[in-house]
Amino acid sequence: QHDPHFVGNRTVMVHLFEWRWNDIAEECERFLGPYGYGGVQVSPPNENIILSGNPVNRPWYERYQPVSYKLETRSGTEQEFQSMVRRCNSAGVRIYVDAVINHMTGPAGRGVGTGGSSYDADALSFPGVPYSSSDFNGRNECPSGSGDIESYNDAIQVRNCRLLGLRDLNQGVGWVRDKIVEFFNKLTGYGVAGFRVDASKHIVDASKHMWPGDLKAIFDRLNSLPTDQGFPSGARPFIFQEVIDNGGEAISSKEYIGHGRVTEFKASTNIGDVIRKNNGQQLKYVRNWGEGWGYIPEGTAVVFVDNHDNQRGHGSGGAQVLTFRNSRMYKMATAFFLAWPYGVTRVMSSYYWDQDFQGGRDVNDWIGPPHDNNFNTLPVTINPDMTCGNGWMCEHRWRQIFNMARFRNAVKGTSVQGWWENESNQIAFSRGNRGFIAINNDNYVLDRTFSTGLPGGIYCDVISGSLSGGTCTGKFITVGNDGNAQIYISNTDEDPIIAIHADAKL
Ligand SMILES: O=C(/C=C/c1ccc(O)c(O)c1)N[C@@H](Cc1ccc(O)cc1)C(=O)NCCCOc1c(-c2ccc(O)c(O)c2)oc2cc(O)cc(O)c2c1=O
Ligand SMILES: [Ca+2]
Repeated sequence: QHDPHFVGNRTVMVHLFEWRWNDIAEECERFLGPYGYGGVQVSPPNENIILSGNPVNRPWYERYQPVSYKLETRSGTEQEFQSMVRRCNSAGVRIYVDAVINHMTGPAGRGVGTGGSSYDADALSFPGVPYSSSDFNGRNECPSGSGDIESYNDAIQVRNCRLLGLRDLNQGVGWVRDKIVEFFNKLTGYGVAGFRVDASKHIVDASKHMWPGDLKAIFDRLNSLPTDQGFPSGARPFIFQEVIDNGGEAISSKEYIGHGRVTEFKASTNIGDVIRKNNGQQLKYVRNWGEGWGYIPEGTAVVFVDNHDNQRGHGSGGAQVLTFRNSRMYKMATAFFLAWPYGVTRVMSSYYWDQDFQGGRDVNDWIGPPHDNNFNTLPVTINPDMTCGNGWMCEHRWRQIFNMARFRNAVKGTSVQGWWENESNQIAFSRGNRGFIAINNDNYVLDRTFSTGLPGGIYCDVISGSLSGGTCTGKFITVGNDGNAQIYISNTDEDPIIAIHADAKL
């Protein structure tokens, strides 16, 4: 279902991509809880292949090639996973598991997974689950010649054929459903609040059939969440489904919004074009952001500026996607996403890798998480200035971003009011009487008196600083008793944004 079960007025989840369980538990207690984040999407916790090759060695996508549902990966052991969930729930931060249930591995052939289980993809043998040949789609289900997906215009192929050779589970088989339900119920039993269902486009859900789709059949069998970790009685697991739909394919994300939220990838590619001013895009056009742009209904979406895949510029997104590497534009896009009332918002938290563009493509896009000589994932270190070390980017710790997450919490439940635009790339709007934001993406100054909708008083601009120790560490914004404020944003500001809200008022 569509409710993330955030605690209190929290509204934002963070994707701690490839983080270790022990580091996530620490981060929940020392940062995410205290700073008001609502939840964490973790990397797939189930056993995956070990891809040691040359030059592709231990790529990040090995975690999207399951070997079994044992909770043993480079992020840690089952015990560490269990402890992380409990500690994060205690800190008011929910955990969402990245569930890879469309397929197992394929091109990897045979070997041993991160939990010690053997497998032989050619023989369709995964004794760690166990799965065997009757659990996979074959010639009877997949109409393509090769057995792989050959056309994205054929819905049957997209669901019943192998994605790039990855052995395709048949979720219509009772045993497969049983094992997936068992896997999900074990995780919610530990306190996991919900699931990101990977590659949902490739899993039958077309409720067009007489019977409910395979996904719905699986979700309906899941246990309710346990009441001993702060969930209300009868709470259903939160579901959000990855459906990469940029339009033009046989399958659309609308097919999946009935029983869970869906990732709206168009928002990620579009905001990149708007902030970069590609193809005549201008910031003023976001005035009807959301269904006005052809996106799925507001209450069914999960939105993000970038994700683990499209920040690498391939697969689900192109060169227009903004990432930590374009930090000034990235903060503008994130500030808008967190201020605008569309969807559940997810902040990406990445690790650094050296890009190497050859022939228009980054040949290093496979590089896995920061590691030691044995390819063990490095711990996350925290510097005195709150940034992260060891190659972790920690976008969620950037002041402009965590302060906008708190802005979103403060304005929860209010609507957009007082919209203003100039004729190109300057906009401003209120969120009820709880928040106000102005963004200047033009090449000249914004200097104007706005009716902010806020009660009179002195507010801290949460982009240039924070409310800390009873004062503003950045700009002070005075709102008169008439609700008016003089807003000045130079186009050369480090961050050409002013944002104020009720929880950052002196
Ligand atoms: O780049 C990748 C991995 C990308 C990837 C992984 C997880 C995701 O959730 C995701 O969205 C993308 N994988 C590399 C290398 C690779 C891996 C496995 C394989 O059998 C072949 C190659 C790659 O070049 N992949 C081709 C382009 C990305 O094609 C993939 C997609 C994908 C991309 C765009 C779409 O519109 C779409 O419907 C599916 O989803 C995956 C999901 C998986 O669970 C595992 C995968 O291997 C993939 C996956 O290869
Ligand atoms: Ca499939």
